[in-house]
Amino acid sequence: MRTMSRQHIPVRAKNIVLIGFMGVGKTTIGKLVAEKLYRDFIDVDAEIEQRYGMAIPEIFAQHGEDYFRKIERNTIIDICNNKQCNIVSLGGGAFKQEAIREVCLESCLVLFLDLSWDRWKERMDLLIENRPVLHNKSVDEVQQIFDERQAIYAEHNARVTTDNLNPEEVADYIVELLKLGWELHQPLS
Ligand SMILES: Nc1ncnc2c1ncn2[C@@H]1O[C@H](COP(=O)(O)OP(=O)(O)O)[C@@H](O)[C@H]1O
Ligand SMILES: O=C(O)C1=C[C@@H](OP(=O)(O)O)[C@@H](O)[C@H](O)C1
Ligand SMILES: [Mg+2]
Repeated sequence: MRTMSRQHIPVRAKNIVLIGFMGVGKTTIGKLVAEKLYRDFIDVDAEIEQRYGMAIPEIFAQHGEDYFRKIERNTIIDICNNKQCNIVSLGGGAFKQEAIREVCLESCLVLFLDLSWDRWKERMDLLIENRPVLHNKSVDEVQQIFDERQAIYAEHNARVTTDNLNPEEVADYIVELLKLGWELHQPLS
C-alpha cells in the first residue's frame, strides 16, 4: 500500500488517537466516539490480536514484552501512515516508545484521557486479568508505574479529565471538543 504523506493532512481528516493509562477507558470511549462521528474505530490491541492471531496476554507469555512492543510499534506506524479519519485507541504503554509518540503527534490529533489515581484504584480489580503489566504487582508498585507513565502522556494535543464521568459523557465531551477544533480548522491544545 502506498504510504500517505504525513504532512498537510487537513485537521478534519486526521486520525484521532486516544492515549492514557490502562483501564482509563480508551477502548470503551474510542468506540463510542467513532459511533457518534460515523467514523471507523481501531483498537490497536484488537488489531494486533487479529493480525497475529493471539490474545495480548498470550503474546506477553509466549514471546515477552519486548516482542509485544515491537509489533505494537509496527502496527501503530502502519495505521498512522495508511489511515485517515479513524478513531484509534492505543494501548497504555504505547507512548513509552519515542517512535510512536513522534508518528502520532506528527500525523494525528492526540487526546490524553486522564483519570486520578484514586478513581483508577477503584477499577483495578476489573483490569488485572487481561493486563499482563499488572500481574504480580503490589498496589504500591502499580502506583509507581501509574506515576512514571504520566510523563509520557504529557505529550498530547488535548487532555480530557474523566473522573466522575461515565463513558457516554466522556465521548460526548470529546465529540464537542473535536467539532470546535474542526470549526477553527486547527487541533485544540
Ligand atoms: N468513564 C468510565 N467510568 C467507569 N468505568 C469505565 C469508564 N471508562 C471505562 N470504564 C471501564 O473500565 C474498564 C476498562 O476500560 P477500557 O475501555 O478497556 O480501558 P483501556 O482501553 O483504557 O484499557 C472497562 O470495564 C470499562 O467498562
Ligand atoms: O499499559 C500497558 O503497558 C498495556 C496496556 C494494554 O492496553 P490498555 O491500555 O488498553 O489496557 C495493552 O496494550 C497491554 O496489556 C500493555
Ligand atoms: Mg484498551
